[in-house]
Amino acid sequence: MSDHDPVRLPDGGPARVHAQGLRKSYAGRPVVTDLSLEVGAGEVVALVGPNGVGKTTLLRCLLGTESSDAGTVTLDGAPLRDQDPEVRRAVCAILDDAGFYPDVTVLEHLDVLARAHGVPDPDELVDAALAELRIEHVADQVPWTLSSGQRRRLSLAVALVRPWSLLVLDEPEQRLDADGRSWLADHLAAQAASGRSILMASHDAGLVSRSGARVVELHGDV
Ligand SMILES: Nc1ncnc2c1ncn2[C@@H]1O[C@H](COP(=O)(O)OP(=O)(O)OP(=O)(O)O)[C@@H](O)[C@H]1O
Repeated sequence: MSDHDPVRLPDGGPARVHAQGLRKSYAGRPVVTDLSLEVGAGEVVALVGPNGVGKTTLLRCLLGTESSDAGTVTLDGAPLRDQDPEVRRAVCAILDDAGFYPDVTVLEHLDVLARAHGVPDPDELVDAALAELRIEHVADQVPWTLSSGQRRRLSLAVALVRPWSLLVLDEPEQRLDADGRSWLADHLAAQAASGRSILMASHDAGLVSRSGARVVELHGDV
């Protein structure tokens, strides 16, 4: 997406995620049934499967933003609890484009995040992320004035201005143009090559293959 040198992310260190025996039902209807999953350090794992099969639910159960009926999730062997500050630092989750303040500009969102995570050289990092995602020209706009694709790019830029070891993405290809999808695939592959872990749900076969993801197919009977 960018002609610039790739952004050098603050290092979050390697991470290994292990989920065992996860179950989740809504109103007695099983959505996730006894699912076990591992994401190793340096790995991209893609959850694939039809609409409604349970990919988002599984991601939310893994992150702890949705309570599971049963099962365990560990990050580097310790229980993954979303309220644990170390987990919050290690895990970057981009599940939708809704989490923006209406009156805070694109640049300010990224700047606040970079500073909250105490990264060195936040100004430089934010400028590089804006350039990498090609949203520098809208840096002074507030999120609701962005196009839907620009808002998606802002969501993805979040992962470029803060440290993480595990990146969790829900259909990150949504609303990206062809160049954006190519950039994303290459970016994920490069992040995995540097030892980070990525877990995503995706309907984009091109993104899945180009990022080098290991595919985990959900069938609804897992
Ligand atoms: N809060 C909820 N209450 C009741 N049912 C829910 C809830 N959240 C999800 N479901 C149901 O759980 C099932 C799985 O939904 P989920 O969003 O996990 O699917 P998905 O595989 O991510 O689908 P898509 O590819 O369409 O994004 C669906 O049948 C959905 O209607």
